[in-house]
Amino acid sequence: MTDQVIEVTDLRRRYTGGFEAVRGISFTAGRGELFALLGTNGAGKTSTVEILEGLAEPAAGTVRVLGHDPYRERDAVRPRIGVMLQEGGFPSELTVHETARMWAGCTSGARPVGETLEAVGLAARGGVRVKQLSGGEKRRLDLAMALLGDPEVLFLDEPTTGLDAEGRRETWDLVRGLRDRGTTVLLTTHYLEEAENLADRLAILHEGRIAAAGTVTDVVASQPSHISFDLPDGYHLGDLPPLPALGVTGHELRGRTVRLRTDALQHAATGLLVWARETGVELRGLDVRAASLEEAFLRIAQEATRGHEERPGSGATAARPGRNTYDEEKVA
Ligand SMILES: Nc1ncnc2c1ncn2[C@@H]1O[C@H](COP(=O)(O)OP(=O)(O)OP(=O)(O)O)[C@@H](O)[C@H]1O
Repeated sequence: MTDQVIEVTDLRRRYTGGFEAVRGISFTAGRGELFALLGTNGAGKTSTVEILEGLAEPAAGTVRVLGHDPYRERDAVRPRIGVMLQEGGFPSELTVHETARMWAGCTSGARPVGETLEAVGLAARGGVRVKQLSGGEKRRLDLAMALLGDPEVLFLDEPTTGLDAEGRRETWDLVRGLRDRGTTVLLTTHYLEEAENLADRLAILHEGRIAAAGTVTDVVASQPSHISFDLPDGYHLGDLPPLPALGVTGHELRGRTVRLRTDALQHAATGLLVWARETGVELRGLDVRAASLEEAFLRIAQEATRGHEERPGSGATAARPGRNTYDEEKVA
């Protein structure tokens, strides 16, 4: 048997009317792992998570949570998971403490209410009515309710929407702490920075399919890196070392700023720096950077939409093999 806490295999979800929101996706998450589902609006994140939470049945494929079918074996799964929905919808007239006590009454093996409110930074707000909480505080209350049962698996749907930067970081610390204690976390988020900070692995969903998956490093590494610098005075693009030999797959010149695209960042940057040293020139404004998760996300979504035919680079021209002659822009 596998150690995976969450196993999704060829999952499909169809809504009444036949629309297929999830079109054959597979992924796993192990104990103490944080797996993030990213995707554009309508990509199928919530449709997937609802199945994992046992709220809906797959149209095809299989889903296992803690080794059980969350829909058919709900009683075995439900007490062991915590769910933070996008909108908790707690009665607005109850205070925070009353809400937590009420929720604890419906939760088997609930943690002490005070301790849970403390964990999410709401201890001092216990006497405040839910309707008087700020949007960010309501998200924290939602999180507290998901944590009451000390779950082995935690589903977090957009957990930091409405939180300010500090609240977001506090939530990240809390989630990291839970993961480090062995809680498996499935996170959906629109904040790529959140996934970058928290996710051990992630999948980018697009129109119901997984367009890319792996660690943040894997996903980013599949995207080109960029190098930019100002051409030294008196130099032309053609004076640079042959770009294809540096592993440069595209270039553009705007004014005097050269922007190169490469899948071999270290090789290209080294080649350029060696050339600069040997030539005795300074590459002013030098900027060498791997793609960010945000760039990767946008590009993957675009490519998935276009159907993968090419990998163009924001107006860049493909570097040609042969002599160093390029569509040369006048260089003074
Ligand atoms: N009850 C429903 N009936 C029909 N179509 C639905 C239903 N719920 C969702 N959809 C459609 O399924 C697709 C996936 O929706 P889903 O809510 O899973 O996306 P999402 O990735 O969670 O999006 P968001 O980031 O906006 O929350 C969308 O096209 C949506 O319009």
